[in-house]
Amino acid sequence: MITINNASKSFRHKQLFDDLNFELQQNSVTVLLGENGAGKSTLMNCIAGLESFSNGSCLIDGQTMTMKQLQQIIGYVPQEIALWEHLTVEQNIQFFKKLKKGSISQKQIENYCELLNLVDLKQPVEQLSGGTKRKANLLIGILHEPKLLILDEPTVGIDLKSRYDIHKLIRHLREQCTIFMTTHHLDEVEAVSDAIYIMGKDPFYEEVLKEKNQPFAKIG
Ligand SMILES: Nc1ncnc2c1ncn2[C@@H]1O[C@H](COP(=O)(O)OP(=O)(O)OP(=O)(O)O)[C@@H](O)[C@H]1O
Repeated sequence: MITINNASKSFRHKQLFDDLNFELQQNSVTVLLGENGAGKSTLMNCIAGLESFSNGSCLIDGQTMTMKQLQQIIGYVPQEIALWEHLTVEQNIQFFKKLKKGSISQKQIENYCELLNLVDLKQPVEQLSGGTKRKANLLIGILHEPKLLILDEPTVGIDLKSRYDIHKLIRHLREQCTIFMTTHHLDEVEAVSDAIYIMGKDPFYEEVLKEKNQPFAKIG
């Protein structure tokens, strides 16, 4: 279980969030909602160890982790596509697999590709559709088989079919890890979430979820 205690983040003249307290349950998908600028990506960066909380802590199974431990435990898939554009998907997989020192089997990679419907493995990334790039970006993030997977808008800007494939993989991954993700798509919330958290000032998200009778927790 992941526990966030009294977490706050401020920049020079700006308090982005304050005194956040929440948990992420094992083998579940928690979706984080909030308006643009609410601080979702910053919160995820802090949990992933890419930024520091100004105050507070993130405990994994009750323990504080070192940077090295976090790198082994966490898979972080950013909003931006983080692939080598001139390499094929297959070459990207081999490159990142070595970098992450993962022991994932070829069979497991094929299994993920099948779930994702990711078939253009021999094409350079620069020639791929946005949806295929997103699928490959996600695959790279799980090559070390993380215990906690953080997905920052994993289906932003892609068509419904590719989103459907990514939802399928997310539901499959829930069996083996804890997933924390953001989205701006309400249908995605319905497709994958076990728990919903809301942060930010805009009451829109609370109102919509109440209308839909969907349980949620406001965390900040
Ligand atoms: N290093 C920084 N210094 C100052 N302000 C920052 C810094 N990093 C982020 N911010 C500001 O914090 C705010 C929250 O950004 P963040 O990307 O976390 O929001 P978000 O909820 O993920 O938004 P979106 O839905 O658009 O992705 C933004 O106004 C951003 O400009």
